[in-house]
Amino acid sequence: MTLKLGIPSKGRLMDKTFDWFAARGVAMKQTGAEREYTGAVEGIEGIELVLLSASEIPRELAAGRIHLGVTGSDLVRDKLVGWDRQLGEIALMGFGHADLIIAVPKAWVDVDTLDDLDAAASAFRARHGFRLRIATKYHHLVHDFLKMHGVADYQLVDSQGATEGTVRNLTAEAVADITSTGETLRANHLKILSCEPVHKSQATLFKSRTAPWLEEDRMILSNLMAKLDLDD
Ligand SMILES: Nc1ncnc2c1ncn2[C@@H]1O[C@H](COP(=O)(O)OP(=O)(O)OP(=O)(O)O)[C@@H](O)[C@H]1O
Ligand SMILES: O=P(O)(O)OC[C@H]1O[C@H](OP(=O)(O)OP(=O)(O)O)[C@H](O)[C@@H]1O
Repeated sequence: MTLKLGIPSKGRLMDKTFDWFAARGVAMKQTGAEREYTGAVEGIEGIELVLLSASEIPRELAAGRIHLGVTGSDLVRDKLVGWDRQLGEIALMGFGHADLIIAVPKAWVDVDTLDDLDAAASAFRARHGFRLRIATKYHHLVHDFLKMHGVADYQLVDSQGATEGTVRNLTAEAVADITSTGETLRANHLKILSCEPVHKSQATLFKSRTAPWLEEDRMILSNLMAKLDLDD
C-alpha cells in the first residue's frame, strides 16, 4: 500500500465522504471500533486510508505526509498561505457547503455594509480606546478580506468554537464564522453584513504537490481518477 488518502475521521464531512466515494464505485470502510481511526478502501488496489481531523488535513497535505485528502475548501485556504502552490484541487464534492461571513449584532441598525463596519470600528475605537473585536477561527481569510475592503480599525480575537456566543459574552463585538442554515446566527441575535461571503466553502478532494509521487503512486492515482471519472 503506498498512496495515502486522508479523510475526515468524524463530524459532518465524514459520512458524506464515504458516500461520495461509494457512489463512484470506491467503497471505504472504517475498520476496527467506531473510535478506532483505521480504514480500508475496497475496489481499488494500493490506497491506504488515513482518518484525520478535517482541520489537520490541510497541514498533512502540505507536509506531503498524505498524497490526497478530503476537507473543506475554507480550512485549506485559511491554514495554508499560498495554498495553491502546495496543493491542487481535484474535485469539488458538492457537500459540506457553508459560507464564511461577517456578522454584527442585529441591534446595530446603522451597520449593514463593510463601509458601515469600517465607520463603526473607527467610532468604537474613539469611544472605547481599544479596537472593535471580531471573533473568529479563520484569521488569515478574514484578515485578507477586510484588508482588501479597506476595513482597518479592528482586531481579531481567537474563537475555536461557539463563536456566535462571544458577542453575548462580551468578549467580541462582531464575529466571522461559517454558516449554513443561519440558525446559530439568528439564535444569537446577529445579522450578516450585506456583502459577498469571505469564502464559499465546500468539501473538496485535494492532491498534495509536495508528497513523494513515486511512479507506483502515479499509477494508483490514475487508476483512482479513472474509477472516479475525474482528471488529475
Ligand atoms: N454548519 C455547518 N454546515 C456545513 N458545513 C459546516 C458547518 N460548520 C462547519 N462546516 C464545514 O465543515 C468543515 C469542518 O468540519 P467539522 O466541523 O466536522 O470539523 P472540525 O471542527 O474541523 O473537526 P475537528 O474537531 O475534527 O477538527 C469545514 O470545512 C466547515 O466549512
Ligand atoms: O448556520 P448554522 O447551520 O447554524 O451552522 C453554523 C454553526 O455551525 C458551526 O459550528 P459547529 O457546529 O461546528 O460548532 P462549533 O461552534 O463548536 O464550531 C459554525 O461554527 C456555526 O457555529
